[in-house]
Amino acid sequence: QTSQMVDAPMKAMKGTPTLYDRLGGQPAIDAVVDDFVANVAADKRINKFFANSNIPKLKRLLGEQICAGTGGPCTYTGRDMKTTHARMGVTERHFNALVEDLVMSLDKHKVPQKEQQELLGVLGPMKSDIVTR
Ligand code: HEM
Repeated sequence: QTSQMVDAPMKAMKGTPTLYDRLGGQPAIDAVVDDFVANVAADKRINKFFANSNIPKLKRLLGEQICAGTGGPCTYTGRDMKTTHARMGVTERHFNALVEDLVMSLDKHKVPQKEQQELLGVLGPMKSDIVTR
């Protein structure tokens, strides 16, 4: 009785596409990340932060992080968000600028509103570890 009540929702979940799937898997995520990082590089509000960054490495880690955070088959191998962004002095304005750059690339790649909101729901909670002033 109880096990059936617990099993039924589990069965319903089986085959339900993850956010990772609905975003289009790794190729689609990598395309968004590519475009997103290009937007950031062109964004005078925040591009100075990335002047000395290894951009291919950053793209790889963002792709991993999004994959892992959306139910994809990846392990994030980068540093934690607090350590990574410590002493950068990122403000809420900087953070919002970066989110704007991400949304531009999600729109460009025709990611539906529902999936955009879900992705922002995954990344948004990282704000408190990234914004330090
Ligand atoms: C939700 C928002 C953000 C996410 C998910 C995010 C994620 C990441 C990740 C995964 C890395 C690579 C970590 C590593 O090197 O091990 C990284 C690096 C970096 N992030 Fe963010 N970040 C966010 C917001 C920001 C903002 C707002 C800024 C500044 C405006 C920023 C500036 C940087 C810089 C400069 C690096 C490169 C550090 C380096 O070259 O070593 N990030 N971020």
